[in-house]
Amino acid sequence: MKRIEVVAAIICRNNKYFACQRGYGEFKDFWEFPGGKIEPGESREEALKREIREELDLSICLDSFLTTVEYDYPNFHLTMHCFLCSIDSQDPIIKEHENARWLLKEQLHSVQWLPADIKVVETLRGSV
Ligand SMILES: Nc1nc2c([nH]c(=O)n2[C@H]2C[C@H](O)[C@@H](COP(=O)(O)OP(=O)(O)OP(=O)(O)O)O2)c(=O)[nH]1
Repeated sequence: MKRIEVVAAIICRNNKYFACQRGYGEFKDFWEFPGGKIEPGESREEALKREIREELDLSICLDSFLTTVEYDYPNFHLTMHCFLCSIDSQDPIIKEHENARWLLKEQLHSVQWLPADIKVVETLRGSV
């Protein structure tokens, strides 16, 4: 099976987490953490900073590693490394998604996450 390796940013500010809604492709309308595929030669950190710059016109600070999710989609195996990230007072500008929201921990279940993200959301909800 095809494998893809992705990095995702769990951006937290004022106790809220930044969730994005995909605007195209096979997962259109599902919610995800911003990020994307690691390109050849990139470190995880470089890939994540690049993706967030491209998707949200934002500079992030990677604060800590949260978890790596392994998930089998019908057409590929996903490995997704998730990092807790912070930003300064800048606001994200949505360049590639159709919608985005800041969600409190207890609101994380209010959107329809991509299947691979359910475990990440559970991890977040269980964390202090
Ligand atoms: N960025 C991101 N991708 C996720 C999450 N959960 C999840 O299953 N994925 C999957 C969806 C995509 O198949 C893949 C991310 O790749 P990507 O963001 O480059 O998406 P894409 O294939 O639409 O991009 P592209 O090749 O068209 O540029 O990982 C998540 O929380 N964030």
